Amino acid sequence: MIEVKNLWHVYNGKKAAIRGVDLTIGNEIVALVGPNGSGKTTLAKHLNGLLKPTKGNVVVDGMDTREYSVAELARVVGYVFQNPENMFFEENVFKEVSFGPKNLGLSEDEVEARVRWALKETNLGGYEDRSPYSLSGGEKQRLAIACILAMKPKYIILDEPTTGLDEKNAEAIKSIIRKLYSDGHGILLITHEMDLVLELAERVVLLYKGKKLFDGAVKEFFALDLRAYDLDKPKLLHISEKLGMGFLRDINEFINTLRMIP
Ligand SMILES: Nc1ncnc2c1ncn2[C@@H]1O[C@H](COP(=O)(O)OP(=O)(O)OP(=O)(O)O)[C@@H](O)[C@H]1O
Repeated sequence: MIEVKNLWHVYNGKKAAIRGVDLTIGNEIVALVGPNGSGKTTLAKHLNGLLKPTKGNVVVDGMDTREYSVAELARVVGYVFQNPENMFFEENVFKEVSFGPKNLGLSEDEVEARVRWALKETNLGGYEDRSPYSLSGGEKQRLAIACILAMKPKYIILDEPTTGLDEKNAEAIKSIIRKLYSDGHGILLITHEMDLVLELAERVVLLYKGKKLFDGAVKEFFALDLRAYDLDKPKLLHISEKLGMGFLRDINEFINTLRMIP
């Protein structure tokens, strides 16, 4: 369990970016949403110790982040950053994914086994010798997830994982996220894409000006007046509500419900 208790983060003694947030994350998919500058990244960086609280506490499976290094916390909380190409620096995919587990001090055999497994989970088997920079946008995103998976963290933070991807690549990322969740990982999904929230999340946390304004079920979240927070409902919900079909989570549910209408 990740527990955030009355967290405050003040940048440079001036800018209070997080203001008294309480939050828990277990083995579930939680979407973290809010307008630009609401504090999503600042909050997420606290979960693996990249930032330390100005006030309050963040406790990850019993470890207070103030008392552990980023390297120690990275074994438990993996962070897949937005724009993954910024994090690549090795000459090929195999070496890129090896970097994390090697740093954990694992044997060569164990490192290799983890790399093969992580590449398989992200459908990148066969890409071992490719340069990370030669990959497509979707492949780069999958490689970034593989790098984190090879560390076998219990919790995974994904920052805008489908932004800029076409539908096919976005679907591939969604399947990986679903699989990670069913394998028992806790997932925090930072996103502006409300379709992704509707399809994947169980719970939604809404940040606004550094405060948590909502924390609850997806259905209740989409019942809020989201325009007040620069957010909008997914088109699917607008249409299904207009047609009196109620709350539907994806296009297949929509089609199945349409088929049932006489
Ligand atoms: N290093 C920093 N120094 C000073 N202020 C910062 C720093 N990083 C972020 N901020 C400020 O803190 C606030 C929250 O920023 P943050 O990046 O956490 O928001 P966000 O919700 O992730 O935004 P976006 O959706 O645009 O990525 C913003 O006002 C931002 O300008």
